[in-house]
Amino acid sequence: MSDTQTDNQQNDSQNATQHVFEAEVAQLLNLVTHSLYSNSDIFVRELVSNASDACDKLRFEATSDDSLYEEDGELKVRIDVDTDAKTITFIDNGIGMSEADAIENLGTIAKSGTKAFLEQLSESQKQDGQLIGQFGVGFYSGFIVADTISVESRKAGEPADQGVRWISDGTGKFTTETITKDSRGTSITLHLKEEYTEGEDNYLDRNKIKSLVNKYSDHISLPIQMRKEVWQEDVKEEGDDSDTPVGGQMVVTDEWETINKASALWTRSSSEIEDEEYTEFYKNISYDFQDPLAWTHNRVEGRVQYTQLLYIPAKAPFDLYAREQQHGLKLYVKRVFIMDDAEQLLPMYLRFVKGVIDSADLPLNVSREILQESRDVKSIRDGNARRVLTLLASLANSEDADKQEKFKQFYSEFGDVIKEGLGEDMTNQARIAKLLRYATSTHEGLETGFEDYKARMKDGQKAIYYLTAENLAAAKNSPQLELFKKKGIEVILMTSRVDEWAMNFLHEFEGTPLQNIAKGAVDLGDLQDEAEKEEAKKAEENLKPVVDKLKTALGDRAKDVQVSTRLVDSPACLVVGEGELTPQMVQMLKQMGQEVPDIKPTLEVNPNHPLIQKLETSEQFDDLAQVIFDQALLADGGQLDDPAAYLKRVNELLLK
Ligand SMILES: Nc1ncnc2c1ncn2[C@@H]1O[C@H](COP(=O)(O)OP(=O)(O)OP(=O)(O)O)[C@@H](O)[C@H]1O
Repeated sequence: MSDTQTDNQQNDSQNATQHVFEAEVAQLLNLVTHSLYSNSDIFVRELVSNASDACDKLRFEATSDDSLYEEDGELKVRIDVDTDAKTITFIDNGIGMSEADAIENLGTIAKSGTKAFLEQLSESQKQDGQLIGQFGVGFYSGFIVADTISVESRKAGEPADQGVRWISDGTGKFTTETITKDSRGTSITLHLKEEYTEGEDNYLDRNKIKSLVNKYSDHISLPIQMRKEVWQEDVKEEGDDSDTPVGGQMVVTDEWETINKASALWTRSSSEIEDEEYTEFYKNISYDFQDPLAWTHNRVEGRVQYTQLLYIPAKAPFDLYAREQQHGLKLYVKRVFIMDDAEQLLPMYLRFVKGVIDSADLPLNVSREILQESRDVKSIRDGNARRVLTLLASLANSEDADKQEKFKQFYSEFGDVIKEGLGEDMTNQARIAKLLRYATSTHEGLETGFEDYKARMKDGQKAIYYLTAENLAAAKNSPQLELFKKKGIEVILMTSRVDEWAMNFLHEFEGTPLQNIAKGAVDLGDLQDEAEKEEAKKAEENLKPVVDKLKTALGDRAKDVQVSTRLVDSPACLVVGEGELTPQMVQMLKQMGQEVPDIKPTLEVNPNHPLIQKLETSEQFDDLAQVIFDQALLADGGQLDDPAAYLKRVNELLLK
């Protein structure tokens, strides 16, 4: 033992070993105490939830070895308040911890996502309690209110003398020692900081603790008990004849009483559950401080029977796009907790959904591997996806302004993620497509769906036109858009990075083809009249010598050179074939470090533009040809392979 220890309790023991917290834990503890003080209540929820998890784990292990119950099969959580010692203790008879477990579980952060999150946080984000709370501070939340935490635990199935005592003041170190503990499970004692023992934040007030348990942990399916308090009348001393009224007081007895309803929320009928209960349950399982945006709760009967309670969060988590992002669904089998993050229960593009699935059919010893192959699980996953999409559609299509607002909020947080579903979930592709919203060349906000667009289509218009670009400004100024603007045809402007990839999978919407206006030939069908077609044909013939010369000058930079019908103001633009990657997509893939096939675009030139007309007689034909090509590439959001050469040419041309 180190002789530098100052804590009395630690000095009491001669056998304790001192340990240093993993660097990330020390950092997390610092954040917890500095950012979460205004949410100090959450320690009750976190510690009760850990105690309940520990009981769930025991129940699960005991399905294959019921001797682990040690003849104490009544799992419960107890909260004991000691006003003299100024402590509050959370006691469970769950799975318990060995000394090695305690060192590992309470001294390190197991989740790599949490570590990555900590590294990413900026200084100002570190002050943001909402953000910190988002990933679950769990056990460490105790240090918001306690200056010392002492944990005593004994693992189920281990002998009584293999207990552990873990103590820390939450600064940088903790000690552990072996103790004898007759009862299985864990008791966690918080030595409250002075400011939490009086006034508004007095956690020694039993009623306060009770109301917090009711608020946060009512859904916990185990009994949560506190010591019973009874009213005791003061009895007059014998012979006391004075008129002094006899008072009375509440006294704490040795008896325990259950203070929660102890019924898993999702097992109750939705008509009996208040919105607040749903909201609190969500906060419990998601570590989100904010209310969820919406939820759906159903008992599904049929070949596979299960209960689904699915929530849509109001805000995207920080790691929405991280590969190892945790999934939010907890799996229960007949109310027995089986696992967190059951990723097989939802398709990837709905990974932000949180909630609970309770299956009546899956075996209790189901593993992740079994889940992967199970037909029942597939059917649950399909059912979940359908439900979430139905819920979203009900928000999107509602007449109710509040719901519409919710859908907008949902879309700004998760719109890009559900687009992944176009490629991932062919069965629901049409339902997903209905939820998508974009800006268009005539409506700027992110609010036009394909249905809205179709309703506004011009007479004779046969396709839904869209354009992908880096951002809205680039889309609006794209040369590809010129003809459409001139003719007053609305074009959907897609500016998210996933759009082009996602649109590869969506070729039509309710029978109307979707056409990327930067790909293939523009075919405006009936929207172009005969005179225009005739004119275009003539222009093509007239410009043939220039076009041929351009082909030679550009060599293998361009697959082809053609006279354009889509340009009005710009001299040229690049187009790629149907099914080929646009320059932005090529660039995005390159940035992601992917090998990209060498795609040659076609250069389209505007026969009416003075620069193109000037080409015919230009003495600097080759330089001008290269500059026109480079400019078309730039306008399309592409990048020049040799910017210096481009500048040199432009400068020389300017000097002429
Ligand atoms: N009452 C308890 N009984 C047994 N083990 C516990 C108990 N409390 C905490 N632990 C162990 O300590 C670990 C860390 O707890 P902590 O609350 O920090 O994180 P967590 O519960 O794993 O994650 P989260 O709180 O984000 O769900 C737990 O995973 C568990 O192994």
